[in-house]
Amino acid sequence: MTHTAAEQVPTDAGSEPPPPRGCPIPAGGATAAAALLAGPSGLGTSAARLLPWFARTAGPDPEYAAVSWGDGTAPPLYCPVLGRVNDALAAEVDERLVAWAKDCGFADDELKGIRKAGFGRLVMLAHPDCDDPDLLLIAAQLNAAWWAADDLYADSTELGADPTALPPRLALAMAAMDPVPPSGEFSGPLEAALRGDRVLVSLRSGIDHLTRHSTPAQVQRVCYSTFSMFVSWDAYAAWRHTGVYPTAWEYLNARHHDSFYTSMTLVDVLGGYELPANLFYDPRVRRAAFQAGTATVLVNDLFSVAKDAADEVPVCNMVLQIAADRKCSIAEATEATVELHNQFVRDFQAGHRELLAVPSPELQRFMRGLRAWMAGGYEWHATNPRYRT
Ligand SMILES: CC(C)=CCC/C(C)=C(/C)COP(=O)(O)OP(=O)(O)O
Repeated sequence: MTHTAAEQVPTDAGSEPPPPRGCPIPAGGATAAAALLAGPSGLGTSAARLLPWFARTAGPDPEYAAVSWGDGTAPPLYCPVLGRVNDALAAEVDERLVAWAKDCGFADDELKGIRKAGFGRLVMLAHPDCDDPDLLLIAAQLNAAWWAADDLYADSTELGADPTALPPRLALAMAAMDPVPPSGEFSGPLEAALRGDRVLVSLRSGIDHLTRHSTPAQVQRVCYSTFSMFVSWDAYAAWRHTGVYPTAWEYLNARHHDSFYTSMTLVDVLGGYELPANLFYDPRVRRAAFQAGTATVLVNDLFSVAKDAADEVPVCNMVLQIAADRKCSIAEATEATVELHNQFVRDFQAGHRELLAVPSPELQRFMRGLRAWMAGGYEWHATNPRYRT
């Protein structure tokens, strides 16, 4: 399933190339150029028109391609091209990850699940500018801990997820990641709670490891993006508990904060540099990072439909919410979700082009890192046994 530029559906139809990397876009021209490049957009654009459209207008950008996915019946996903595959590096990170998870207190069957998920492989694919297994381990640990919290606290009824227990559990998760000050007699029971739950131990340990390799600003952006994600989990819990499920727009609004944006906050840490906070939080950069995070999480929804629908209390999922709203088939809702995904990727691509004018090597590297994360995220989902039905 690995997609390289050579293997993917070509998107080059001979139109004008995008500006070269690092070439400033003339003042005032970027928006107009991007608007011209944007072509017909909007969520109603039919997938049938999609491929010819961006082939005509986006020009030959060798960093992107349309990939056939799943059983090949749904429209292609427009994705960045994968940067590297290094199976030996992935295996090394996965070995270290499983040993660490055992120390955190995960049971044998859970360790098997963590090995099978291949979070080491995920981070090897998603962070191609990092060859250091110890740095990659930070991302593997945090992604594994986030997924453990998501599965065990939020999503999987079979594994003990309980919507009414979720908010207090997440309040403890925040304390595990972002230590609260000593609070007299109240600190002892908190510490016991933080040590007594493998999910909390893993979150705390992952952040400790991150802290040894990053700045306070980098640590706090990881924490606070996680806490925003937790608010979305609380929204899903309310919807599932009451049985009043969200419309697609309500779900998507929550999903923007519950996305791989959180994972992408680690891009520069693993790259061994720091994107300064005022660039990280620049609205144009934040929008691009959200587009990248949400696009990748829509890939997750596309691959998770069967798993999410199968829970005794169905998990919210963009395909399922669209199907419910429009009373349409899963195939039609899948097509709409692919279209939405592809629009986010094209919007990211256009925003990236505009940001090429900013003379910051860290920003340019970070933007390429976001793009690489989308490519690695797609590849991991497409090849992962977790999402095979
Ligand atoms: C940042 C991170 C890895 C958080 C975990 C939650 C998240 C953003 C997911 C992608 C999980 O979403 P979901 O629960 O739909 O994922 P699965 O389908 O269960 O893999």
